[in-house]
Amino acid sequence: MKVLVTGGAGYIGSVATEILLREGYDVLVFDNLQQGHKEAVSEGASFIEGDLSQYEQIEAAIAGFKPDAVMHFAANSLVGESMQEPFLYLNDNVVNALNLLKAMEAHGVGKIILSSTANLFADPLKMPIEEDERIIPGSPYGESKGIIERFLHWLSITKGLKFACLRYFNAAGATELHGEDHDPELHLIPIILQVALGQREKVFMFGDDYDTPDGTCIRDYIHIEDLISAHILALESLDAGNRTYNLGNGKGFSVKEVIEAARKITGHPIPADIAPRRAGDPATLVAGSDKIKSELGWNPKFTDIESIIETAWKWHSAHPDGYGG
Ligand SMILES: NC(=O)c1ccc[n+]([C@@H]2O[C@H](COP(=O)([O-])OP(=O)(O)OC[C@H]3O[C@@H](n4cnc5c(N)ncnc54)[C@H](O)[C@@H]3O)[C@@H](O)[C@H]2O)c1
Ligand SMILES: O=c1ccn([C@@H]2O[C@H](COP(=O)(O)OP(=O)(O)O[C@H]3O[C@H](CO)[C@@H](O)[C@H](O)[C@H]3O)[C@@H](O)[C@H]2O)c(=O)[nH]1
Repeated sequence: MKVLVTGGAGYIGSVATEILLREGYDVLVFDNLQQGHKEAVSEGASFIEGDLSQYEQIEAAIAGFKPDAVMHFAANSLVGESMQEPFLYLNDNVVNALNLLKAMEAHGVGKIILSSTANLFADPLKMPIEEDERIIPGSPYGESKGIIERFLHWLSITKGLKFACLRYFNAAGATELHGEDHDPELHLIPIILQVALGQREKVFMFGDDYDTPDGTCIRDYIHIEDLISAHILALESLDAGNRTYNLGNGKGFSVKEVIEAARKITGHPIPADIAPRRAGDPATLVAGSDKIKSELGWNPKFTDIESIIETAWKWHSAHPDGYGG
């Protein structure tokens, strides 16, 4: 099967490409390298440097490769940035997805897996958060993903598109070959590990006055290999119907707990200070993922925060300058 991976030079997309190739899929990566790295694209995948905002570029890529399915990772994806720069999200994420969907439609590509987000759930009625939770996006970023989910719904009804919306909670960890390398780095775990590597003095914890046991935000960290195994299960099940799943470990860890776990693994004291809250951050996000477990037999391998951080620490220690090193 041929799979087009948009954003395949980025953090999660590079791991998707690695695992798809290992499982025998033929992969084309389409990425504009605004955040991604050419070096992160596995050997064995084809690569096109292109921008989804340019319809002709994605249309030509699809016309040439003729994929059976698309995994759509390419997006602006920062909750905090979206509160400062809403049009990058409400315009760009949405228009770029539409360009992709139009090009797929033009060439009869009928299957897509969307990277959606836990940021759809800013005010959940129940924890852990299940698929039937009410959708109240926490930021323009979350809103943009919710809008794209609705596009898929309508294209399925009108054009027979088959889709899976996978709402990831916090992707974390690394494989031996691929890890997280953003510039600037704004995600919690790589920032903590940069402190352990002596590249930063300290980590700032955004808010300690949330309604959580230790006052810092609680998130559900899911290892990227487990995330991608869910993508492949979803892809292979699309003929039997569309899918919407929340993907996490079902366990929440506070910012303080994540830092403490990293101290144990790295042996570094990792100094941490309190800073103001970051706009757009809900207090607690923990996934209920029983639906994908029971429907598709998904079985995540990394269930505790230490083992996830350990894989990231291994990658960051081996690549202290990321893909540039
Ligand atoms: N990291 C997480 O915890 C997380 C959680 C939930 C959802 N997601 C979603 O997963 C996806 C991947 O996230 P990530 O953490 O790997 O991000 P990332 O920034 O590492 O990867 C995104 C990739 O898309 C590329 N890209 C962006 N805009 C593009 C465009 N217009 N045309 C072509 N390529 C473009 C970037 O260069 C980058 O390589 C995103 O859609 C994100 O919203 C991520
Ligand atoms: O220097 C930092 C960075 C982050 N945090 C906190 O750590 C938690 C995790 O933050 P981060 O690693 O930036 O991830 P999120 O903002 O939770 O967002 C990720 O997880 C979302 C789903 O929950 C996805 O949709 C996003 O794309 C992805 O970036 C949050 O409570 C942040 O406030 C800090 O306290 N200090």
